Amino acid sequence: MSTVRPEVAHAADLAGEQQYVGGLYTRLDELRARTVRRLEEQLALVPHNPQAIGEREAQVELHTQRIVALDAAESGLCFGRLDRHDADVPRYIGRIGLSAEDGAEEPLLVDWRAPAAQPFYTATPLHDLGVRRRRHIRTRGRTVESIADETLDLTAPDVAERAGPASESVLLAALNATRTGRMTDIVRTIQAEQDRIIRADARGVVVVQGGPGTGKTAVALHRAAFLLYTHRERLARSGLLVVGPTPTFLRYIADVLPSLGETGVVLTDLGGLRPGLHAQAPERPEVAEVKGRLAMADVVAAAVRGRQAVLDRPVELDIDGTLLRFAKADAARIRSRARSASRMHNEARPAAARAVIELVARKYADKLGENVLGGANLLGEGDVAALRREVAAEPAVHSLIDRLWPRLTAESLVADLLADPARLAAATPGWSDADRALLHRPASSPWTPADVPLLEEADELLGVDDSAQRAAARREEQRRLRHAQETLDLLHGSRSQDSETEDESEELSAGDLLDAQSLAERQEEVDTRSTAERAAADRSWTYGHVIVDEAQELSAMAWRLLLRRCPTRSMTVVGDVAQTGSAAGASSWAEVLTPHLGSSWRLEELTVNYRTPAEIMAVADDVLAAGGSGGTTAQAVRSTGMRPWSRRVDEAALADAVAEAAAQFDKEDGTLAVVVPRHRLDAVAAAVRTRLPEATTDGDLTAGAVVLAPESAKGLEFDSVLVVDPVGIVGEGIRGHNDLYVALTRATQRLGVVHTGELPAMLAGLDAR
Ligand SMILES: Nc1ncnc2c1ncn2[C@@H]1O[C@H](COP(=O)(O)OP(=O)(O)OP(=O)(O)O)[C@@H](O)[C@H]1O
Repeated sequence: MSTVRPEVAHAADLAGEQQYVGGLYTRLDELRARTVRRLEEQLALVPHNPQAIGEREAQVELHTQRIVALDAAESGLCFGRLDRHDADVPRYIGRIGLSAEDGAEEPLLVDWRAPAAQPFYTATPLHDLGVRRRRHIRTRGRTVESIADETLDLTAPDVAERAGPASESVLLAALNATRTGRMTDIVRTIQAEQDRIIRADARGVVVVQGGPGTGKTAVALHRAAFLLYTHRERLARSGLLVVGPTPTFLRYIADVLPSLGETGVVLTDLGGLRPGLHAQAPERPEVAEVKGRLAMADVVAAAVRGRQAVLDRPVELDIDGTLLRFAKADAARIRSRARSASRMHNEARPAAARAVIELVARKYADKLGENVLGGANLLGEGDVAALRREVAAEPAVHSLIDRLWPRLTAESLVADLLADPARLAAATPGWSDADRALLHRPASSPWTPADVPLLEEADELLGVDDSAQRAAARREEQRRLRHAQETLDLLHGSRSQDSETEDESEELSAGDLLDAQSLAERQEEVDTRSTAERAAADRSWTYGHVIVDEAQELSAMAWRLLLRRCPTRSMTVVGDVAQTGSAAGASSWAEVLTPHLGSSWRLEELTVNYRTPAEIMAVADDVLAAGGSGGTTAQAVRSTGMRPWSRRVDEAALADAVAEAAAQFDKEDGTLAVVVPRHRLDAVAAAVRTRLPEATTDGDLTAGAVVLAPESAKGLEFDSVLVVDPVGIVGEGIRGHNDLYVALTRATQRLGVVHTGELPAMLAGLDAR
């Protein structure tokens, strides 16, 4: 029996994989070239009618998306291989699926999202799912750099590596990598507990609870990619929405889905959820808390009702010299007529306007046609109709309609409500003066994220009076018809003049094939925007799936808004109730979800912290325990041997000491964040900039060190983290211990704490330096 030396066998394996992977790249190039050709063909087409334009746009979109997906797959195209008990050919796993030209049964490469790829993530020696050996393949560019094998077959005699070590070392290599300020995908190393959630049934609301660094964001984004793959057609029509906590966070995660070949997703924070509005102004947390209460739905409804006015005294109308009295009872009658016409305020306005005109015209007729001899009114129905037209054109009547039933926008309603103590008082019966005072603000204040659910709530109650738009659309239709008829007339005209022979006059002309109606239809504009673009621009859009990250921060009003956007209740909600910072946020999932969903949601948990080293987690856990807010924490998967430290300085020396420590950290590899209480942000940032001129506070995490308040650090991570004035952070936050916990758990490698005064006992685990 011949023996093969392990390193020789390994080299042969490596060469074999290089050959296979090389073949995959050749196939990728072929497919790309073919798709580019098809795209060019479509672009060269000149479509002649809206249907053809629509079809061409759909084809262009399809090919463009395919090219994007093929390009995204270039880096790390293939990363795994499964050898199975009952199959002769290995199965290769990668970022996309590739089939052989000859249509062979086993694809050249299986998309990581396909059911056939799942054993790569979940097979274990005890549940091998038919897998004999799992191989991790690491490539750089198009070159296979290394392979690592795990044998799952416990009975194999010459097992080089049992399951476990290879997967662990691939994972640890990923976790120890220095960060770039942009989140990356984890397709090569998805863990079994994460895989289960990523592939969970799309139906219903899945809540993913997990401590810091357990991969909730990573899981949520990979789930988005999985759902787009599995329900491509449905979601291509209805769209998928991802909601994150801050613009900085959205920038941080923005590359993940494109790197997985998926671009058709709407990514936004609460402040960006209302099309056309950039609601990003800062706000005191206690104000945001009040605005987030469910009771605000009643307040907005009361504000709308409050604008459906009654009169406090009769109005005298002067119609062409005739004085008419419009009584309080008349106004009340108009209001109840309009209210019964529609639940939506603006939609009821035409009914209100008609009712006012009718009533005034009747009063006018009563006066003009009054029979002095006491008999019936002298005017006929035709006269009354003429008076109605006269009344309808009267400015005084228009202003009466505006007064009784004004056309309202959500923005005007909410701005007027918050700026007017009398309106606020009328809309908040039973509220404390203190809460009411928190809502009050000047008329021209900029919009904040907490205003968005109020505006959307208002829209729900206002609706749109689209009678003006419908009239404009009718006029446009008429214009197109006229234009089409003129075009046809021109064609007919030119033919009769130009045709000289019988034969020529028998040629078909445009007019023989078309009538004005169909020519007009051809000129209708086709909406060529992608689903994501249309969804993002349409406030009434309902999505096929909604993913909410850092969901613990959402207020009851924000939940109401998001659930309205997802009537199918196909949602993935990820967060950690131990990290809640906002007063309006959740301290338990049941508490926040039950009012909206009853018991129809299911809880999944993630238990392993992939980010924060054990040394730092030990300190963070003490802080969480001291806060007494309960919640889960997570087991750190690795330790670095680096002790987190604390340094005590005088108040006067704080900013300089932070700058000095930041400069030290900056010498290390990777990214750096300085997390400070909000009130120290400017001073500390200025000091840090004297040492690190590139440092920013605006959340561009790729430019250098960043100085952040704890709430802006949500969801982010950095190789080194410097926490400043922990007592200040706790004191300043509404859930201050949670804020400090978030700050401490952002580090992937190094943590330092700079403080003044005594270090609280909960931070005793830090090494004093
Ligand atoms: N299976 C995995 N393979 C490689 N890296 C992983 C894996 N799971 C998580 N990570 C990494 O761990 C880090 C933390 O992940 P993520 O930000 O998704 O956690 P999180 O639970 O959302 O954290 P937090 O709640 O603290 O914001 C990220 O760098 C992520 O890439």
